[in-house]
Amino acid sequence: MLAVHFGAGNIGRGFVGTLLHEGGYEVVFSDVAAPLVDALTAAGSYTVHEVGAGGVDREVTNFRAINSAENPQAVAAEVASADVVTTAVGPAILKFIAPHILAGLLQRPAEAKPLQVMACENALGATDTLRGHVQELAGDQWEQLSARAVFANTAVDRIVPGQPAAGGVDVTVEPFYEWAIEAGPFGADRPNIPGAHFVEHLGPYIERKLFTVNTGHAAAAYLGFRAGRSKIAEALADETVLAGVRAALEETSALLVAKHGFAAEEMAAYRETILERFRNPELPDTVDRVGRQPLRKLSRNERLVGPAAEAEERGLSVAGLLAVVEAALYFESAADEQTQQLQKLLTELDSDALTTEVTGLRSEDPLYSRVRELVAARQR
Ligand SMILES: NC(=O)c1ccc[n+]([C@@H]2O[C@H](COP(=O)([O-])OP(=O)(O)OC[C@H]3O[C@@H](n4cnc5c(N)ncnc54)[C@H](O)[C@@H]3O)[C@@H](O)[C@H]2O)c1
Ligand SMILES: O=P(O)(O)OC[C@@H](O)[C@@H](O)[C@H](O)[C@H](O)CO
Repeated sequence: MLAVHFGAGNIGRGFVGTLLHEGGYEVVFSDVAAPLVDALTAAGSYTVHEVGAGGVDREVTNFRAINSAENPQAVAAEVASADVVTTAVGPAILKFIAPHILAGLLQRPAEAKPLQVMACENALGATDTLRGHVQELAGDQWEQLSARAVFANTAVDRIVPGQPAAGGVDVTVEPFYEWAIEAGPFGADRPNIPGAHFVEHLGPYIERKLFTVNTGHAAAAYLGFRAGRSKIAEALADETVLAGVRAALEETSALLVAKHGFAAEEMAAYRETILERFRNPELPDTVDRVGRQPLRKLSRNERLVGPAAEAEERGLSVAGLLAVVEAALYFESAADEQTQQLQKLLTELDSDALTTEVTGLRSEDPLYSRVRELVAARQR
């Protein structure tokens, strides 16, 4: 069995590639970072170090690596004969993966089993987005090609911090993981991924994950930054930051209970487990990584404005979420391009234009004026 995985970064090596390997797939990592591709090729195997309670070391072997920028033909040939394609590149990069999938599908024999495609990004409907890009590129050819692939949305959860260069291609991760996958597209022929669970409706799972793990994480990063913390575990040790994270998560839990019918006690336990994961003292995770790309994180369907807009429409409390949105407006991280862009926009646009452009809220949205007030206060 062959799996092509796009994006050999933190989660690509530390989670998706690991589980595909353990499921019996030969994994072809495809990435555009030449030093990473070369290092993977030279290494031939790597170790996933699970740190924290119950963690073990896992060895990943039986993989190859291809530079998709230098050798797109080789990538297409692998996709043409693969069983599975996964991605972990970031939602904005999916459009650059689509040409490789299309090229592979064009070469794939019509009688072959459909390619199973799963985008493993922190975003709602990421695989649908990827399929949309492939379909758009294919144009009239899509009718003939569409039967050659099935596309399933997924929700992946494992904290994989940035890796120190000195560690080579080994990866340090937390022991916890969860991978929920839409079952419907596969019928009886599901990919073999140990520990993954297949669900009929992914919506509640991805929203629970994105609006709890990632909302809580963003709260820890943005409130932590304002409190002068640089590590996520340190941010959680600050009582004021912790109270702010809890406030935001109580609001998203209330929304998830109202919207999807999760039990309130189940959500309370889920929140506590997540806070424990964030506190893992052996996980070297940073405010810089978790707060990265604030423009994405402040956008309409993302972890802050998404749940806050829905909660406001339902008359639920949003003060905790708005405190995180406010803190995000102050976030700075030297290496992060979106951070610089946000700070520039704050000086160039008035509060109405900035609120619309960054959060996607419209003036008629109930949340709009509250966010605009925060923006205006930041600009004074
Ligand atoms: N790190 C985590 O804890 C975690 C957990 C769950 C989900 N995710 C999601 O996984 C995705 C990747 O996150 P990450 O932390 O691994 O980031 P990362 O930056 O470590 O990895 C991304 C990789 O994609 C590669 N890449 C960029 N453009 C590419 C292209 N055109 N073709 C192929 N590869 C390309 C980069 O070179 C890099 O190696 C994001 O959507 C993130 O939200 C991350
Ligand atoms: O990857 P991002 O930038 O969407 O979010 C940063 C972190 O919250 C995220 O990577 C988590 O570590 C991960 O989603 C845990 O499953």
